[in-house]
Amino acid sequence: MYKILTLNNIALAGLERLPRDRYEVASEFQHPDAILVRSHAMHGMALPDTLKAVGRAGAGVNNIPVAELSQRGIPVFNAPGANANAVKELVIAGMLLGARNIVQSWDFARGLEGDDETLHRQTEAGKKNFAGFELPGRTLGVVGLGAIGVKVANAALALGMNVVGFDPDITVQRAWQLSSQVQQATSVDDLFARSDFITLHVPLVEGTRGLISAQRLRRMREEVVILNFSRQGIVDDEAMVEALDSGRAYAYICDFPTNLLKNHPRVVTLPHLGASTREAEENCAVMVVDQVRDYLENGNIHNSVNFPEVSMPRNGGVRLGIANANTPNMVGQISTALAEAGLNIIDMLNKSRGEVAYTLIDVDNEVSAAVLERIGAISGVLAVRLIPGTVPEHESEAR
Ligand SMILES: NC(=O)c1ccc[n+]([C@@H]2O[C@H](COP(=O)([O-])OP(=O)(O)OC[C@H]3O[C@@H](n4cnc5c(N)ncnc54)[C@H](O)[C@@H]3O)[C@@H](O)[C@H]2O)c1
Ligand SMILES: O=C(O)CC[C@@H](O)C(=O)O
Repeated sequence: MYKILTLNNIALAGLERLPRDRYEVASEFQHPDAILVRSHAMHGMALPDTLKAVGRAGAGVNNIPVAELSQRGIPVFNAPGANANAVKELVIAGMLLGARNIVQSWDFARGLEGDDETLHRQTEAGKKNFAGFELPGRTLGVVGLGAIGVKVANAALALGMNVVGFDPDITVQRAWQLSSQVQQATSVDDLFARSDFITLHVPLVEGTRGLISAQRLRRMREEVVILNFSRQGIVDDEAMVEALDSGRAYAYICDFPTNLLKNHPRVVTLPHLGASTREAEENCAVMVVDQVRDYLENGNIHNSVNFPEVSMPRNGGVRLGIANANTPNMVGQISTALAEAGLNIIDMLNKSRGEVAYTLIDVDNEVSAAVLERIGAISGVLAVRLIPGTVPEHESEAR
């Protein structure tokens, strides 16, 4: 049986794809084969020796110790695009919340007291404080044109906005999806200078931490509205509050409440709701469960954030999955070990990504524990796994 540890609630639609005769799923396990996680902070967590894969039912992986897992030869999977529509819808809502002062005016309306005639008088006297502005003709700057950024950009065009985007590493797939009406900024600063609304759709990494800083806020357009549905840390919250207090920025809409932000009159904070729709939760769970299952059962890798794409059909034979450092002569040493054990290679695929390489090998006969051990002992081999054609009764791996 494969043991799957869940660190967050994972939608049933995904978990149901793990056959009960082959998988045990629980929120507590000593020796899991795989972990399914959403936003649970895994940094600092002791990683069990039995762990073979981590599946993130979502996009961002900043809560996962990806570098440490790579060093141990463990792929991390995510669900690219599976929650993008949910986030896009909330970003569009966020632009309207900001432009029309919806939260502030709703608070005002809820605070009204007296009979209905009094409320009517107060309403008509008070509404001038919440007058806003419309979206058509304004410019939205989209930083990060990945799964979410592209959807937001295209939707904003449909609302009559001008859209300018920046992503130095946009993929061909996303470029095809992006409307040709989206203008290209030459840099983040160029985008900031041209935008009335700025929305962030980049991962939190060292290069994006503090992307919106005091210095940059000073150079933005008057009354800019900033939306952060990416991650806390990409915007310098103190600088943001200063810009709002000075009247330079108009509103800040974000998905990450802090004590500094949550009661500020020009800030709307939502409780990390971007991906919280039934559809997005199910899409993410289904995608990531299928990927983790294909890895456990066949050694195939699809949508990993730290390993290459590797997929080989099962043609019979006995399969080995080997993660190793991306250095010369690894495949040579592995195939020598197999040949010296009298094993013939039926099929093989080797791919690399950055410092990590991964090899799938089908051989014509049973692989002994001694051979696994020998391959595991090759300098640079990170993990070796015998991938049974059927479900394993016992552990059969060497590291
Ligand atoms: N609020 C939520 O619930 C929620 C939900 C989903 C995703 N997110 C966050 O949104 C982020 C983006 O999600 P996605 O699905 O669009 O991811 P994605 O990987 O499809 O897109 C990210 C894009 O950002 C680009 N990028 C990276 N660094 C950049 C930089 N410095 N400048 C410009 N572009 C840069 C990449 O090239 C990529 O195209 C995630 O990493 C996650 O942190 C939040
Ligand atoms: O799982 C969630 O609810 C949030 C997910 C979101 O932050 C993501 O990065 O996909």
